[in-house]
This record gives sequence, structure tokens and C-alpha cells, in this order.
Amino acid sequence: MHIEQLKLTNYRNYEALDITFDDKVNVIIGENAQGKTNLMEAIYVLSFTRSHRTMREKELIRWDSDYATIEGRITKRNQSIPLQISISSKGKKAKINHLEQHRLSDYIGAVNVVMFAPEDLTIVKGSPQIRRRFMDMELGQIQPTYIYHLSQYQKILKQRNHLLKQLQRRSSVDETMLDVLTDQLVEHASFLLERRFVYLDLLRKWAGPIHEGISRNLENLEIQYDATIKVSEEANKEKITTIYQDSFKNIREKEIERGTTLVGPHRDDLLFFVNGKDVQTYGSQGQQRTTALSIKLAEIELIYQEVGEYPILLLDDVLSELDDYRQSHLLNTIQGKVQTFVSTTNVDGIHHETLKNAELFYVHQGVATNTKES
Ligand SMILES: Nc1ncnc2c1ncn2[C@@H]1O[C@H](COP(=O)(O)OP(=O)(O)OP(=O)(O)O)[C@@H](O)[C@H]1O
Repeated sequence: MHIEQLKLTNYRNYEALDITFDDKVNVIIGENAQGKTNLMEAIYVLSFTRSHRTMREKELIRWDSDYATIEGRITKRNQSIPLQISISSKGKKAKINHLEQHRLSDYIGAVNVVMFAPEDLTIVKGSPQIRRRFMDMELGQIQPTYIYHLSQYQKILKQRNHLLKQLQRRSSVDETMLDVLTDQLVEHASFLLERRFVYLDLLRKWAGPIHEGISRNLENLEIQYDATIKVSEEANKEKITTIYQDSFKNIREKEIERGTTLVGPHRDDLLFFVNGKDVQTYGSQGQQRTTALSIKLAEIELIYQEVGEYPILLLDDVLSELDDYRQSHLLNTIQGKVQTFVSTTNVDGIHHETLKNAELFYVHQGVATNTKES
């Protein structure tokens, strides 16, 4: 799939942008703070309905305006499909083919995007929350029901934590409500965990060989799921449900004492090992970078396998961070089959092969100019 055209109205520093893209490589060039990331972010929002940088949607609206729209025309399965996201103080609307989608899970997946930005290097090094978010976002875009279960899980978790706080302070003695919420939580938790296991299995399949390739066969990457319950990754949903139920029974007193939910997918983590050593603790910067890149490239193949088409790849300010070898590896992986957006302040850091057939856009103060048209 690819994005043919993007129109922005009052989006960040773009008052009005109407731009057509190449279906292979597009390089966005500009000085700092001109709008390169804003452009990438807009494509990301068109896919996920939310930004990768902020949870506060108001920030996406141009300062002197009260609404913003992102319109994209994408090609998917040889069909041209208009998509639209509009944001205002009243909320957010998402449309496919001019039809409003009332549930986000009906919209997400209309166009698939994989983004690799400097903050993705923190997938390995950063907090567990970042790795959970990565799994949730990626799973959500290939499986919309995952988003439904995730949002239900988060809602019930909040209620359950609230009740546990009350029980901790002894301001509530109604433990039957805790049983009800635990059952509901377990139902969604088991779904999420089972899906994460299936997903991880696929991620490993792709990321392992990719990592080996990037490291010139010197490194072997292993990914482990660190769950808060003792469970085998082969366990089905029923088995996972039983383990969660038993676990919650066993830690009931402890949870009341602590006033919070102690097990569940919201506390799980991913662990990465290179040649048997934990990369987070022992990995060099280069190894951490290679791991992050391998995961992102694996993501592309995984989406292809699940969706039947390659996603759009956004490389925001990271290409020049990779050495020539890693850049060529990336290039070989995408081999003209993935529409790619590269943003950079300076084309000097970009491998000449990447630039050869690319379309170049210059961004200056919220205006993007295609070199071919200027
Ligand atoms: N809501 C908004 N309304 C208007 N302008 C905004 C808004 N949000 C951000 N900006 C402006 O957008 C610019 C930043 O753009 P962006 O983050 O895309 O930079 P960039 O070109 O990627 O730069 P760098 O290379 O430094 O990452 C800044 O000038 C900022 O003031």
C-alpha cells in the first residue's frame, strides 16, 4: 500500500499543504524545526488516529486555529481510498471513503504504517511501558479486536485499582465487587496475552534472521516475554484464564495491602538478548540500535504476512544515524517494495543508493516544495 496524496489543513505549522508522493522513496529535507517531523507525524496519525509524540491532541492543531484536518488518498489492493482525520475541541473524527467510523477499531488498519524515529531506539533501553506500547500499537493495527480488548482491559483495571485502594483504606468492605471486576479483567487479560504470544512468535521469526544479517552473522537475537504470571507461550486462552484466576486468588491479600493490581499484561515486559546477554544492560549503543532496527524491519514483514500488503515506512531522522552497512541492509530489505519516507537535515548522511531514485521535498516553515515541481 502507499499514500498518493496528503492534504493538511491547520496541522501543526502547516496551514495548507497539498502534496503528491512517489510510491517508492520520498526524502523530506529541511533545517531544524521546519516541519519534517510534523509531516511524518501527520501520516502516522492518518494510520493510528493518534500521534507518536503526544497524547494531547490539541497540540496537533495550528496555534491560531480551532481545528485541524489530515486527508490522505491511499492505494490499497489497487484501490484508491480517501481517508480523513479531523481534530477539534469537540473531539476527533475518522472517515474512510467519506464515511465516519464511530469506533476507532473500525478505522485503525485502513492504512498500515511503521515508524522508526529516534525515540524508537529507546525500545530496548527505555522503560517497560515503551515496550508494552510498542506491542499494543503494532498488534492493534493488524488486529482491530485487540484494540477493543485493550481499551476494555484498561477501563476495568482503573476501576479495580480504585476499588483496591478503597479496600486498602478499609473505606469499602465490598469484596464481591472485587470478584466481579477480577473475572472481567481476566477475560480481557487472557485475550491480550494470548495475542501477544502469537505476535511474538512471528516477530521472532522475522527479527532473528534480520538481526543476523545486519550484524554480519556475528549476533544472534533472542526475544523473551517477561510475564507477571508463570505461563508457557504455548498456552491457549483457556489455560491462560485459569492461571490468571489462580494467581489473583493467591495474591488477593497482597493486592489489597498494596492497593493496586499486581499481575496482568499492563505489568509485563519484553526482554532482548544478543548472544545470550541482556542488551538493555550489557548491549553497546550499536547493538541496541541494531536490535531496534531489526524489530522495525521485522514489523514490515509481519504486517505483509498478516495484511497481504507492505506498510508505509517512516524513517524520521534516523537514517543518517545508521552507518552505510546498516543503511544498505535496510535498503535491501525494502527493495523498492515499501513506500518509504526519510526525513533529514542533510542529505550528505544518506546513502547515495537511497537518493538515486528518490523524490526530494524541501520543507521550510511549514511549506513543502517538491524539487520536480519547483
Ligand atoms: N500546533 C502548532 N502550531 C503551529 N506550529 C507548531 C505547532 N506545533 C509545532 N509547531 C512548530 O513546528 C516546528 C517543529 O516542526 P518539526 O517538529 O516537524 O521539526 P523538524 O523539521 O522535524 O525539525 P528537527 O530536525 O529539529 O527535528 C516548530 O517550529 C514548532 O514551533
